[in-house]
Amino acid sequence: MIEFQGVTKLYDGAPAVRNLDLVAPTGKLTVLVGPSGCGKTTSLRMVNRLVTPSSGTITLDGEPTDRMNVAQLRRRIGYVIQHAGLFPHRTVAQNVATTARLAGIDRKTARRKSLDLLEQVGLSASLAERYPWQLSGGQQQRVGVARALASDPKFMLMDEPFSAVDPIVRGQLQDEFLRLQREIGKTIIMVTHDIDEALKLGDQVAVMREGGELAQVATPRELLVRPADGFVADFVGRDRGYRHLGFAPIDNGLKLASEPVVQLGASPAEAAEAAIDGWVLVCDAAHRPLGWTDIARLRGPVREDDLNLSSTLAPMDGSMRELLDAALSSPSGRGVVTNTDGTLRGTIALGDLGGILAPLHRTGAERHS
Ligand SMILES: Nc1ncnc2c1ncn2[C@@H]1O[C@H](COP(=O)(O)OP(=O)(O)OP(=O)(O)O)[C@@H](O)[C@H]1O
Repeated sequence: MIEFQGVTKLYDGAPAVRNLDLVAPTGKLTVLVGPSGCGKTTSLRMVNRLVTPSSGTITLDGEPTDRMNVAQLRRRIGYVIQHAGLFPHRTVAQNVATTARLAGIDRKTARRKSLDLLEQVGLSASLAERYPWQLSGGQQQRVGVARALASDPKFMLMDEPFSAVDPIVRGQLQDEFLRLQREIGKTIIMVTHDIDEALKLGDQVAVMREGGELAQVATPRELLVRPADGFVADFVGRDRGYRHLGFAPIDNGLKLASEPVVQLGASPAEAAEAAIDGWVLVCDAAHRPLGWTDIARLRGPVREDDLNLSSTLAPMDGSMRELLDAALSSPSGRGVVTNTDGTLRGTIALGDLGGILAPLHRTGAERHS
């Protein structure tokens, strides 16, 4: 557990962080989020004493950090920063091994550990002898994470770890990191200015406002359903009513229609027979959905070119947001739901979703009353 108790940091008399009380629970990921200049990075850097608090106490598992030896303190805490901050003249493997060596691990074990860690963060061993400049931004960030993990720290501080890469790579890195964190269960504080990232990754999210004040600490779902004040509501975003569906699982008992399907190569007559309201769902031989076809446009047997690929699929173990999106994005107005193995489970008409979403809305209203 990392705990801030009444922590303030003043720069030239002005507060960068004001009287911060916050607990980052053991094994959980706490995200600090807020507008530029609200004191996120300053808060993070006070934990490993890159910045000295003006007043207040920070403890690691109950032990005040200001009484610890700084070098030992930093070895106990993995630190990942934007742009990875790798040593440019050391290879990838050396970059990772350096942290392990600092933690007192012998050279051979450190080398083996670094190769294991690279694999754990999704990098192939063939990259180990490259230099940082020979890697993509996303690969560099992965090395940064591997390096922070090399001393097997119980605590991790991550400052905008995924922000220097494009949105698609960022999404992949976030997914991989969530998977990794489920295995390693570190006590993490992460800083981001991106509310979507905070809501996706955080077990709890601490929203800070300008002047270095904590506005609210809550789970992502609570933040969306019950923002503490207008500032948090604004920061979380106008579409929070829709986004909170991302935390509501699809009910296992959800009633789906069984959708007639055809395969590629089906004749126009077969497609017309299976179609409902002019649209037919095309699946592969394993019953996995490929796309919808508009039978009015068919000029012969169904080909790949005839598939409308605009719709998203909602996996049964997904969220209500995915279910709603599947229905909204479907040209037929019927959302496609799949089993966890990707095979078709059934469809749900957009018009039938209202009744399914209504109880979720009531939950929100009850929470406010
Ligand atoms: N070394 C410093 N000297 C003086 N003022 C500083 C120093 N470091 C930060 N500040 C000020 O403290 C406030 C908080 O800065 P901090 O970097 O913690 O914000 P942040 O929330 O991480 O912002 P960003 O999202 O833009 O990185 C800002 O007003 C900043 O200008």
